[in-house]
Amino acid sequence: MKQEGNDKVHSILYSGLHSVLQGKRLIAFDLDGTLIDSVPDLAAAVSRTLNELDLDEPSEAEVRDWVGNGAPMLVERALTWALQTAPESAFQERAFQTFMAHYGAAPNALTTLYPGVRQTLRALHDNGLTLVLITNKPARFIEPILNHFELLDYFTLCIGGDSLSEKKPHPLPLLHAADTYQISTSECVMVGDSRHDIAAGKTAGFTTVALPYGYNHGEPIEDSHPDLVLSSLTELLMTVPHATRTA
Ligand SMILES: O=C(O)COP(=O)(O)O
Ligand SMILES: [Mg+2]
Repeated sequence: MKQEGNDKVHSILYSGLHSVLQGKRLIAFDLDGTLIDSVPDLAAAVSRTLNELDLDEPSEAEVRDWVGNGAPMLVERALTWALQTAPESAFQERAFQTFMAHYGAAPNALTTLYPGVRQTLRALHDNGLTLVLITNKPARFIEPILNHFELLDYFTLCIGGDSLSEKKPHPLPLLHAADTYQISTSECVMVGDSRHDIAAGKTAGFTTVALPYGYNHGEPIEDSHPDLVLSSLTELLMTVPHATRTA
């Protein structure tokens, strides 16, 4: 199993939860760009797909800006870039199936957890909060990835981009999660890296928390006016003043 980038953070003492979580009962987390840095594997699958179709392969930086609206849109953006025009639907469908096969074969080869993810989820879970995962990634990839990083047990509900009739930025997946647990949306928080997370959260009536290190089509997340921008997930936890590192 992969190690988190910042193991030292394990030894920081946490005293409680950030004030933005006061009175909250449910936290919805985005996946790509929030919990995991998945672009290396997404870019590899896109490159293999285009290569198989005899098209030019994009750089990882290009793919990073195409992530956020789910796999069909990622493939459409890649084909439009390679063909310099919108793809025909039969060709796009073939490319999509090829991408799904390549990504499904290696969703965790190069993907890493962002620092502090595991201990933050554990602390929030131990504090009795209901944690749900709401991603635009196709649902079939959620379990293999969360299992690989041993995070699946923290989430009581996982919703993918193809689980419901709408995906983020539509509020439906968020409203579905709140409704599942009969929790008022004013007691819910959406944590994500892209404008789609923030837009869905605002429309649903969730408090919105943004991380600036993920994938937001190359734009600053502040432009989406989230309620709070953190630099790392561990900031959802309050550290004891003058906390000492024991390792
Ligand atoms: O699959 C995508 O396009 C993005 O997925 P996310 O919603 O977890 O960021
Ligand atoms: Mg994301």
